[in-house]
Amino acid sequence: MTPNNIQKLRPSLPIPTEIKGAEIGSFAHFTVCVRLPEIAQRVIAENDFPLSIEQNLQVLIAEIPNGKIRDLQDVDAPDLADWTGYIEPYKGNNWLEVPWYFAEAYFYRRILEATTYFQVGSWQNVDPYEKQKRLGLETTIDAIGTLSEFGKSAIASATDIETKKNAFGQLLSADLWGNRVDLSLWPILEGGSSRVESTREQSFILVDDTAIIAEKVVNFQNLRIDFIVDNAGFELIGDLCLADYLLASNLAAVVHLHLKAHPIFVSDAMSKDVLYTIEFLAQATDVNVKELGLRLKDYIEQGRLICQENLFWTSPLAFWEMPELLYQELTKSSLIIVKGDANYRRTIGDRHWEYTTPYQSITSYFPAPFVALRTLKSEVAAGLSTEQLEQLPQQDAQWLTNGQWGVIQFVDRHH
Ligand SMILES: O=P(O)(O)OC[C@H]1O[C@](O)(CO)[C@@H](O)[C@@H]1O
Repeated sequence: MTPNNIQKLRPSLPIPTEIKGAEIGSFAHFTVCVRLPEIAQRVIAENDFPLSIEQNLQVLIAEIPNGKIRDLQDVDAPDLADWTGYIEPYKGNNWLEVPWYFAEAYFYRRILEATTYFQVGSWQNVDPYEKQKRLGLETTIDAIGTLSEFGKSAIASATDIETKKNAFGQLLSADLWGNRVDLSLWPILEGGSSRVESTREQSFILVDDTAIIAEKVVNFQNLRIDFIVDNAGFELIGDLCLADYLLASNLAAVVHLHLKAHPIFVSDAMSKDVLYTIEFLAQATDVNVKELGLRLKDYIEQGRLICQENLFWTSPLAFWEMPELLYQELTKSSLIIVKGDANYRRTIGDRHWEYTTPYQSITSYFPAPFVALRTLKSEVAAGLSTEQLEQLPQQDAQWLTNGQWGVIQFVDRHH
């Protein structure tokens, strides 16, 4: 398909209503009323802000959930005009009346307004979650060592097709479970790192398309692969190890990492977090970790590993509302790896789909073949069976939100 005749698509099925915090008893309601104010309190506790910024944050906290959604006030911000448009339909609503995803994206954007992130001064471009992000790396160093060692041996033994499939599958699985470590849910200081456990927990994967993807990927020769990245910290290490494997074995000629243009959802990765992480690895004493860091530095220098930021990734929009240019850019990819819960919610518009609706039918609008690697942390799902929906609540009452269950869902090109 050439750029001129690309048609931006939408889900082909009737689109259900959006999830809202107003749904009493839902995880969305709990998030807006309890989690968001707690996250803002933690931002105050972890930074040495002057009184004026602390007061801004206290005002924000006091607004949730009954205050009114208002325009942003940071006049120099590059996304101000975009946000004026996003806010328009919801101005004057309270935080529970608006779509949940909008409420969360708006909250994280209001944190940046409060901390003067876009204003000239000493707090300009200061990431309010920096401390958490760094701890996310430092406290998982043992797991990073294990994964780097595995990655190195996978590259060395990638000679025949079956070995390649197996190694790719294991790195994909490690990359999925890295998504358990999410600082917006489990702050590192409260034991987040203990969730880095075994990299292979097959029985907790509710939909597993690994074999189909592996079959496809091991036949790649120097193609382009993209990641729509989620969290910095250990999850990013999983992305980087997978990227390393794809590049070292020439399955991919180039890997594009799509990153957030500013801080959001506490731990979400920006380009500067990728560069910091690679430097952190390259400085490690563990030889496998160090070598991984040095290989990644080389890929960056050779233009084989490319960091790309786009303001769309921090917007409150569904993925089918992606800007045309970004959509066209992604059509160049042979495979897109979509990471995490928030990105998954956006692939299906964070709406009340029946959990048995085929994921492929909702996401057929996507610009390229993709695989969603997501641990479940919110009450949206697609592609599950009726048997699973009967059994899971008996097995684990919190299965939709506790991040212990995952999916590896592949969607091939439909158009
Ligand atoms: O890092 P991830 O996997 O996107 O998880 C973050 C998401 O999980 C939640 O914490 C619960 O859905 C949201 O607040 C956010 O959507």
